Amino acid sequence: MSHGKLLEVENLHAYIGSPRGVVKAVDGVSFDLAEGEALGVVGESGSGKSVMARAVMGLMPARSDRTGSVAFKGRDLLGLNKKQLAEIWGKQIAMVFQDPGRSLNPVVRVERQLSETMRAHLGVSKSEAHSRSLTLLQEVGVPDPERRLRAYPHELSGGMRQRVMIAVALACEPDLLIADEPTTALDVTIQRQVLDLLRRIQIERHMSVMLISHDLHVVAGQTERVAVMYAGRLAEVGVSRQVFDTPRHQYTSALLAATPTIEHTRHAPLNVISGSLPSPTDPPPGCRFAARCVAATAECHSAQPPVTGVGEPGTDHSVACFNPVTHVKEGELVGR
Ligand SMILES: Nc1ncnc2c1ncn2[C@@H]1O[C@H](COP(=O)(O)OP(=O)(O)OP(=O)(O)O)[C@@H](O)[C@H]1O
Repeated sequence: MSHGKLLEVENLHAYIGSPRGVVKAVDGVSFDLAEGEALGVVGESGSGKSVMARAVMGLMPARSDRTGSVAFKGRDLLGLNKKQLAEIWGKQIAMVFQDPGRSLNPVVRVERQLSETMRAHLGVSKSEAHSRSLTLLQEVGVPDPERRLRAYPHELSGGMRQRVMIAVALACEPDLLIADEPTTALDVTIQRQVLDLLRRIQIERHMSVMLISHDLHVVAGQTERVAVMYAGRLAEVGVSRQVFDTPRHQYTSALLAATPTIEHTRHAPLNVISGSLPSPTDPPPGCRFAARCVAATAECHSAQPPVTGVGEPGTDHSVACFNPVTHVKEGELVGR
């Protein structure tokens, strides 16, 4: 099993022109993703997760600018033209969105959506595409796949549509699957099933996954590592379990306290983080979370905290915070 880097993102910026000014949606983000690894990207609505994922793929809106570097298998995607990118999309990097309506064509039967992708990218015959489609639907847990292949998307339930969308994304055996809030539109039980399914397929296929969510509770159990985004920047990156159990950034800690567990989504009182995201067109000069942070000092308001390694050497846990949260463990203080 190889543990090479599949994706290396370095100092990525994605700025978008808008009537309110230039939106600094992604403002200096660096992380990497190993082969076969799942990385969760977590943060509040508006923190820049979707724009970051699209910037990685080269899907940028009009009047936007992208700088930095995005190396996929060592090749810088930022330098590629549309045609070269099109060869990578859907084949080596596939994306699953929140709303299947945006990816599945409502007037085309499931079979054609699956087989056209395969025939275009893999060059397989019609009958080969048919049998592969059946196997894929089985793999994503769609019962009675022969019948489902003949269905139109609207004839399927939300959970089934989402499974079909995952099957379409997997049809070309991508090395990287980017799943942007893939289960938000589904009810809690189905959400869990679809996420479990994604995790199983990721491990079985040794595929890399970037799983975007606003919910750290959900993501922590489904990924090896997690990156917490706040206002266009990375607040904290590390092994999911460690970030979840011992969050070091004040924002991560507040986010965990504010998000009820998936089982309690409907019932638990929400302990919200007071305040709101800073202006994306005119962000403050210091730490972007400072105005909402319980531990902010004068330094936090004037200087940007650098991303610094925390915890034991080799634990791959880093945080951009001048006053990280400390955790007492077995009588010991976890130092910086
Ligand atoms: N096409 C666009 N034009 C202008 N601004 C945009 C555009 N797309 C996104 N933005 C802005 O970029 C910032 C980041 O948005 P983004 O959608 O990446 O956040 P997010 O973390 O994915 O949120 P959500 O969880 O709601 O999808 C926001 O301020 C948003 O308003």
